[in-house]
Amino acid sequence: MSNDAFDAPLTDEPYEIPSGKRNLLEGLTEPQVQAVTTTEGALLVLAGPGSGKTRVITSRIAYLMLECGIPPWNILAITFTNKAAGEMRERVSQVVSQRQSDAATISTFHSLCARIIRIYSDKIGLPASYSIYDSSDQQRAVKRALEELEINTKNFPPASVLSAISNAKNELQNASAFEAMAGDFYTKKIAQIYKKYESILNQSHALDFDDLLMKTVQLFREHPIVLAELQERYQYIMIDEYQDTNHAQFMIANALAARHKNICATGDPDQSIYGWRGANIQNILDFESHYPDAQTVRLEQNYRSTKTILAAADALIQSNTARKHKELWTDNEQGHLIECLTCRDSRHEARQIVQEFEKLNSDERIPWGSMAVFYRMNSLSRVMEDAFRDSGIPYQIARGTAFYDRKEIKDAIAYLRTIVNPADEINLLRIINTPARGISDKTVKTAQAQAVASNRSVIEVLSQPEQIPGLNTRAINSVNKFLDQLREWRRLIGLNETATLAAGYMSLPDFVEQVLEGSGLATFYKNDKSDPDRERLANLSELVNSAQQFTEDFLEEFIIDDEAADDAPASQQLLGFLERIALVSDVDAIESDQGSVTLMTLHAAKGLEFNAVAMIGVEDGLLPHERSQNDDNELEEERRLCFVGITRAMKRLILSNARYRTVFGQTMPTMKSRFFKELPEELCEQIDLSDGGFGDTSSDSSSSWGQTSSSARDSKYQVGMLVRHPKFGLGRIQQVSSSGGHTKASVAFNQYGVKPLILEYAKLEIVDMNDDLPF
Ligand SMILES: Nc1ncnc2c1ncn2[C@@H]1O[C@H](COP(=O)(O)OP(=O)(O)OP(=O)(O)O)[C@@H](O)[C@H]1O
Ligand SMILES: [Mg+2]
Repeated sequence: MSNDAFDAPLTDEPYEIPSGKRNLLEGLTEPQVQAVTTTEGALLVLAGPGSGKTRVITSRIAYLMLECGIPPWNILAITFTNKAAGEMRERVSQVVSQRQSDAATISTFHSLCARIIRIYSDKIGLPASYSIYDSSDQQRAVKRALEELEINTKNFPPASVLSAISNAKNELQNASAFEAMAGDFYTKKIAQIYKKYESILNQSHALDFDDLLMKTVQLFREHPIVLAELQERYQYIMIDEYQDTNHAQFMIANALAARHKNICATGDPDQSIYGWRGANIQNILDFESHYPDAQTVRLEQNYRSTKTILAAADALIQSNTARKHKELWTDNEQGHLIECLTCRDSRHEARQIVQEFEKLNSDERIPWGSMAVFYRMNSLSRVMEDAFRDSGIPYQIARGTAFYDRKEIKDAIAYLRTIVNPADEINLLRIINTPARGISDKTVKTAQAQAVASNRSVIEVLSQPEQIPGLNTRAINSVNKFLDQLREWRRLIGLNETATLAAGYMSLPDFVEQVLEGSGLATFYKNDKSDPDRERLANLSELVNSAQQFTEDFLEEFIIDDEAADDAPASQQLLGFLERIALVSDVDAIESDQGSVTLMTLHAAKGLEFNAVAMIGVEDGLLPHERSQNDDNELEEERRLCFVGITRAMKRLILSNARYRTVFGQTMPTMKSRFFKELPEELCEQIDLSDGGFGDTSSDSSSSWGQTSSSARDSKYQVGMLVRHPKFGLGRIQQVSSSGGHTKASVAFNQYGVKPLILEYAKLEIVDMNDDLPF
C-alpha cells in the first residue's frame, strides 16, 4: 500500500449518491432521529443500556452516505470489539451497497492504529512488517528484560511489571518519560525494566497493544502532515462505548477530529467497566467541556428489557454515589420476576442453570442462541461447560484467543512472524530449534550475547555464523540451513519484492501449509500418534482453514475489485492475516447465528443482548471481586459490571450463587454478593435449593454483609477475601472488627469450620486470584 492510501478514494470513480434511498429514519424515536441527523459538529449521545446508541451509530453511517452524500471513505466508526465492527458493517451493508459499506472504516481503535502504523511505519522508524506482541509475547519479552538486568521475578513478577508499563503507556509515557518521574525505589526499578523492555521490542521491530495507540499519537505529533492527511480522510468520526476510552484513545480521536470537528461519541458512564485497564470515565464526562459547541442528545427509552429487569438494574446502580442520574423507561412488558437462585455448590448451580435453560427452551421457545451465561472470571466456566456438555445442549464459549494460545498454533504463527519480520527475536527464538534442527541452546545464547554486545539483532548475528565464537561446522551448517529456509519462504510469499498474486505468487493458505511442512511442525505431530498430538495436527490444519477464510474476507474488505486483488503484493495478505490474529479478542469467536448458548465473562458481554441471561457466582469475593473491597471506586466499577450483566437480558434473568465453591481444589464456604441486597425484593423471586447446604451459612453470610467496623476498614484483610492459614489451610474472611487495639476476624475454613483469629498474630496469607483475569 502506498503512503497516500489514506487520502485517495479506494476506487477511481467519482462518488455518486446512490439511488433508491430508503427512509432511513423509519422506526426511530424523535431523539434518535436527532442523534442520527445531527451530522455536523460535536455530538454526545448520553444514554443508558438498550436505548439504541449502537443502532444510532449504524443509522448515522447509512444516513451520512445516503442522505448527506458523504463518500464512505470519509467515514470512521470506532467500536469496542472486532465483532461489533463486523456486525455494524453487516447492518450498514443491508441499507447501502456492500461496496460502500466496505469502503467506510469501521474498526476498533487498535485495528485502526495497526493499519495507520503499517502505512506510515517509516515515519516512526519501523518496517511495515513490524510484529504485534500479544500478552504471552510480552511476558517473554519482560522475562528476558528481567534476566538481562538480573532482577528477581519474585520481587518483580512479570504480570505486575507489565501492568505498570501498560498504565504508563496508556498515559502516553514512554520509558524515558516514565524514568524522569520515577521517585521511589520500586518505580525506579520498574523504569529500568521498562527501558530494557522497550529496547527489546525496538530491536525486534515489535509493538505491544498499548504501543499501537501510543505510537499513533507520536506519529500525529511528529508528523503534522500525516495527521492532516488523516483528518482529511476521516471527516466524520463516530465512537461507540466512549465511556471506556483511555487517555491515548481520547488523544487519537481528538487529533483526528480537530479539523472538521464532526465527532459523535455515544456512551453510558454507568457502563464503564475497564477502569482497571486504564479506561478513563472522565473522557465522556468532560466531552462537553472539550467541545464547547457540542450538542447532547439523551435517549431515555429502553427497547431491550422488561420493566422488571430495567427496574432492578436501575435500583442497583443507584447505590453508586459517583454518578449522575439518568432517566430510563420502557414500553416493554412487566415480565417475569428475577430468579435469585441459591445452590449448594458450583456443580449444583451449573445443573440448575441448565435445567432452567431447558425449561425456557421448551416452554417459552427461547432459542439456545439467545441465551447466555455470564461469570466474573474464566475459571467459573469449566463446571458450566461440563453441565452443558452432559445435557447435550449446544454451547459456545467466548474465548477467541484460546485457539491462538495453543502451543502448536503459537509455534506456527511464530514461524510466520519470523518470516515476515526476522528481527523479531521473541518469535525467532521460539522456533529456531522447534522442531529440533541442531541449533543448540548454547549456540542461541552465544548469538544473543553477541547481539547485545554489538547492538545488533540476533538474526544479524546469526547470518554470519562463522563469526560466532565456539560454533563447530555442524552448528554452522544447521544455522545456514535454517537461514536458507527463511529466505526461501520470504521469496515464496513475495517479501522484499513487490510480487503480486497475478505474477504467480503463492496464495496465503498454500503458503501457510508450505510453512507447516517445511518447518517440520506437521511431520513432528504426524509422527506421534497420541491423542493430544492428533488434536494438534487437526489444529494446525484449522490454521490453514482460517488463512483461507481470511483470504476471502481480505478480498472483500481490503480490496474492492478482483483486479486490484491480483495486483496487490502477495505478502500483504500475510501481513493482514498476522495482524488479525494479533488483535483477536475473546468475544470475536462468538457466532451469533450458531444456535448455541453463549458462555462469557461479564466484561466480554458489553454491548450484547440475549433473551435469557444467567449470571453465576454472584458472591462476595467474586462479584464484587475481592480486589475491589478496599476501594470505593473499584467497588463502584464492580457494581457497574453487575449492571452491565443485568442489562444484557431482554426477558429472563437468573442470578445465582452457590453456598460452597471449589477454589484451588478446595471447597470453601461463600457469601452471597452484597449486590443482592440492593435489588428491590418485590422484583425478585428467592429460590433456595441449597437445603441449608453443608452447614447453613446463609444467615451468617447475610448478616455479615458490610460487617467490617470502620476502624477495621483500613486493615488489608477484608470481608470476602480468600486467605491461607499455616495450620487451617484455605478459608474465607466472614467478619472483621477491631477491639482492644487488635483487629479480629472470623474466618470460615474448609476443614476446621469458623475460627475467630487475631489478625496481628494469625499469619494469614492473602490468596491472590489475580492470575485469573477475565480474559
Ligand atoms: N427505535 C427503535 N425501535 C425498535 N427497536 C429499537 C429502537 N432503537 C433500538 N432498538 C433495539 O433495541 C436494542 C438495543 O439497542 P442498542 O444495542 O443499539 O442499544 P445500546 O444503547 O447500544 O445498548 P448498550 O448500552 O447495551 O450498548 C436493539 O435490539 C435495537 O435493535
Ligand atoms: Mg451499544
